[in-house]
Amino acid sequence: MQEEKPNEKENEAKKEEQPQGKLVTLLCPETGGCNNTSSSVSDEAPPPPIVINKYSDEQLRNVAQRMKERLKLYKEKVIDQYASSPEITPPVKEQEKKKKEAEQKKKEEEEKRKEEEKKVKVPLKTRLTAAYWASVDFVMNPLANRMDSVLGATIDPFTDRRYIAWLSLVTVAINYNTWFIPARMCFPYHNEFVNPIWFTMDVLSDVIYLLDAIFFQPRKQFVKGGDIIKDRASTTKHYRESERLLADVVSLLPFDLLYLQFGFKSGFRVNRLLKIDTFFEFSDRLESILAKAYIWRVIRTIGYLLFMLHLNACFYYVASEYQGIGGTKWVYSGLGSAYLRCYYFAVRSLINIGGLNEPHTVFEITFQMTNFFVGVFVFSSLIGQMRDVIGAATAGQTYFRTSMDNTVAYMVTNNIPSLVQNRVRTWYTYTWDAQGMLDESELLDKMPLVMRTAIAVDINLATFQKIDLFKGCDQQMLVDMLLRLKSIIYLPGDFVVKKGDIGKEMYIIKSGAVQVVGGPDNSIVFVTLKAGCVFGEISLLQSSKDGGNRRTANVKAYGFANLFVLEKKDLFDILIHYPESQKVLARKGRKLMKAKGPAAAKVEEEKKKGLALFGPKPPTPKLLRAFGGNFNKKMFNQIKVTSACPCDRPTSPTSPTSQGKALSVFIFFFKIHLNSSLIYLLAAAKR
Ligand SMILES: Nc1nc2c(ncn2[C@@H]2O[C@@H]3COP(=O)(O)O[C@H]3[C@H]2O)c(=O)[nH]1
Repeated sequence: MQEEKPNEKENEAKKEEQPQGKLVTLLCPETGGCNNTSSSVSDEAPPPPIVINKYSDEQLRNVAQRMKERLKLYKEKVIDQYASSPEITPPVKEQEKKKKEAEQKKKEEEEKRKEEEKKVKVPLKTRLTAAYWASVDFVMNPLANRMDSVLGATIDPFTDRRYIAWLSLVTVAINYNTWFIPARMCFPYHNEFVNPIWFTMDVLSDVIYLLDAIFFQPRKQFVKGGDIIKDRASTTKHYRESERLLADVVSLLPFDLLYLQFGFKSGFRVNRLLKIDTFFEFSDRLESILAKAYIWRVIRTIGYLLFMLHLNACFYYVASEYQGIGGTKWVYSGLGSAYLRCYYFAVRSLINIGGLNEPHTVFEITFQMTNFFVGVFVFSSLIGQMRDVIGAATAGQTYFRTSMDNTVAYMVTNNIPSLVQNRVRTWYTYTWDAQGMLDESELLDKMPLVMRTAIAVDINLATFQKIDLFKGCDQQMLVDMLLRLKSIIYLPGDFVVKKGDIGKEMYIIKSGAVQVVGGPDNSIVFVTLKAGCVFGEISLLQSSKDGGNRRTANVKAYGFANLFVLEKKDLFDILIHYPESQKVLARKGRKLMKAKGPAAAKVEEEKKKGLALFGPKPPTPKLLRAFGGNFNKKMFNQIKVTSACPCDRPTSPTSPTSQGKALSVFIFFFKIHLNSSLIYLLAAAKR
């Protein structure tokens, strides 16, 4: 029994050791535990794992596995910090930067590839053209860049006055060539004496052509797909690809060098006429900037007529030379100034005046007949064009005359009193003189809203901003109002508004003046309102309840009054969109009503009653009334003025000036004097 004990002890010790060995194996599964530990446990082969608790065993294995993976991950991160760590990937900007770089690289590669492809495909002609322009750029660019400081990188051909001034110079050069080349070709105008002058003029005109082609045309802005292209490279390219360049280049080809071979002949310069497009461009630009464009149109049409005659004179001289100068009666005789006589022939022949020598030969008859035909068809159409131009220039005047004549005829037919007829005539004449048209709105109606706004803002916004009534209102509301205004002219003494009428519009004085009048025969002038003042607003801003929308006073024109009318409907249409401004105007409307409305008038009356401290004034004695009672009242009424103007209203011309005050003081003392004289007389009579 005793021998068995040590065995039992050994077994127990082994049993106790086994779980420890298992734990070590689990922690170091590859080695079957840590080397040190294993050696300490046993030097022999590791014992097979003993599973005591399946679940904890599994858990421990998982923990060990995860630790292993983590170790691996950390190792990777030492090499690449972002690998498998999306939570710490670099900020988006950096990613985008990388993306862009990659895209850029791709693009560059693509472009390189394309260029290489092009090199293979581009035809020789195109490559030569490109090389040509590159060399032109090389020579011209330094020069052109210097001009940038003067002309700017590009030019707006529609508005730049410097460009239009330059075009006028080019037009002179073109006209020189157009008129003189045919004349020099036909008439014997070349000789040793004048040739140097011709040559100098030719060179000058060529220099102008050249400067235009180098400095001005490539700078011209143009419109592409609705966009104004202002980039210099694009404008240059646009010019180089245009037909204009072709015309410019051909017109500048120096055929003049043939002088060396064939002598000094202006026929070699015919290609200069190809620049004629620039003349038409100048004409259009000039028309667009002139206030009276029709004057230029008339000049241009006269120019065309004269040029036709000029050409005909040249042909006639050539025909005469062909026939032999002075050879027949029909041809130029060779006497006097050749040009003048030929021009005279052309005038008589083309305008079909006649009175010329009869043609005899077939050539002469053919020439003369051709002249007559050209005269009938071309010349008459040019004269018709002239009539149209002048007609268009005076169209406004014609419209005014027709309107006035029709109105007068209507009034005569309907037996309208001559007083009214005269007023109507005066209105027509004054309106025409004042604004050069009968209805301004007709003209503006055709324009796009943005243009109308620009014009209205430019003309009237400043005036509107100064009006007290509109102070504190939205600026945009004022602009909206400007667009709805209608202009109207009143004659001297015309009533613009009448007390008690329903207020349907308010007025702003554009020019002239109006007077707020009252009294039994409207002889009392309460206030005179001048340009920039508003009236008629009180009834407009009140509701129709209790007759608030009735006019509170009479207003009549003082002299010719040019007014803007704003209708109530328009004002309220606008105010819907501006509730804040609506509140401001309503508040001001109430204030005005309190200050000037019927209630104010009542208070005024009551005040007057309250003033009668000494009881009712005794009636003026009959004798005194006969003397001056009425006279005094009238005088006093005329000088009494109540000034209560909503805007900065100027004082009335009849306001109580120092003169008026002196007069009233004088009348007061004069009255006392008369009264005392009367009392004295009565007392004397009693005695
Ligand atoms: N009642 C009154 N109206 C004035 C005065 N001064 C100017 N007005 C203008 O005269 C206008 C007459 O018509 P409204 O009543 O519509 O609006 C009035 C005012 O705009 C004044 O002192 N009293």
